[in-house]
Amino acid sequence: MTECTSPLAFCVAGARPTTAHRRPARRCERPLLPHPSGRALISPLRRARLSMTATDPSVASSEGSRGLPSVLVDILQRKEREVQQLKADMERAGAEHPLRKRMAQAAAGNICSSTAFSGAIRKPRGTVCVIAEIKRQSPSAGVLAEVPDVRFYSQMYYKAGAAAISVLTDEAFAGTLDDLRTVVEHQKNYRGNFPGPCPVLRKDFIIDEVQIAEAAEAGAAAVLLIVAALGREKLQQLLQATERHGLEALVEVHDEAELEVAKAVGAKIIGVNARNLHTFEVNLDVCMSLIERFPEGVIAVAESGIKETTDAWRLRDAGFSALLIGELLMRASQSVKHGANAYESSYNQAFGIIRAFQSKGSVKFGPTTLARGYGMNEGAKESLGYLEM
Ligand SMILES: O=P(O)(O)OC[C@@H](O)[C@@H](O)c1c[nH]c2ccccc12
Repeated sequence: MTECTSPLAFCVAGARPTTAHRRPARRCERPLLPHPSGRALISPLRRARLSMTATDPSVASSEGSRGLPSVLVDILQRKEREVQQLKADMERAGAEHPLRKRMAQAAAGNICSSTAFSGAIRKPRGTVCVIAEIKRQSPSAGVLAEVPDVRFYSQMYYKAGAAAISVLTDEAFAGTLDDLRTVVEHQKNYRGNFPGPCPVLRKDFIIDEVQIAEAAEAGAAAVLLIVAALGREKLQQLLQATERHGLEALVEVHDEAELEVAKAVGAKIIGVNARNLHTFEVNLDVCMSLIERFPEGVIAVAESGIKETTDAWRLRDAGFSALLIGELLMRASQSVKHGANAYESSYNQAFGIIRAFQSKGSVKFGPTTLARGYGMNEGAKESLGYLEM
């Protein structure tokens, strides 16, 4: 594959899905929430389906499994338009535009770097932490939760002991940059506590430095960089830009080839996304096999589809330092609306899940239900304490 400078060029050059990559039709499309900006949302799935009906051989992938699924291609095309719009706005506003100032500061090397994100999620072997995600909906799962106020999640995640918070800011997930700002502001309430405020990850499809400047301006500590969406050259540029802006990057991979790219550009935090971009199916074995190829010192994050406490503990035992969890926590918080009793309130369920995942239970001995209620990150005594004969 030849390297392209633009992520869009990357898609167009060789990343359109072939029929082999098309997601099976069995997945039903659920309604999407209106975007908080008030703009009408076309479901990415619907758009993807429309584009799938066109059989243009010129856009067929020649790269086998490296071809991007059309949902991602659509999102990246929209991102390109958003970035152009943002740049035009910055141009019009003149030198006083906060992003222009920030870009200039970064270019001059005047921004101090923060290690708040890696500091929070780097754990010794045998310990795992949770990066809890705020995600209203997703192209694969439809609506996950109604979230009138993201501060509810911000508070719950902090109190449950999440190490960091990930906030989706893309419209396909009904997220906004304002959500991220609100969470960052809310976390400031915990200044002076131990642990302090959760660092916040901007979860979006970053294709340009200006989005990194935006993330920094909004108070994020880290951004997501997706190898599949960028290609090596662009990834390297954006990784360097991330450092200039004082942030850290979670570099996302799906397979061995992408992991090699992440390693080659010197990523310090690498996330293995267990969700197959083409089928949306989740396979945690991908995490288990790729962790063996992680270099020493790189922080390993397992992403997507983690639902069972025993899976969390297995990933921990395999060497993952952090688990990125969205859907499970978002859904757990909605149970109260569906007639759950007081003991199963939304607050307690997500709270219990985070505690259980981070607790030191053992896959062999620890009853996971007790870990949900009583897991205290206390070490081996928990599993011995709950040992049932
Ligand atoms: O909701 P889940 O299955 O727990 O997954 C969370 C996270 O991994 C997922 O939201 C994600 C991983 N990489 C992404 C890239 C873009 C948008 C979303 C994602």
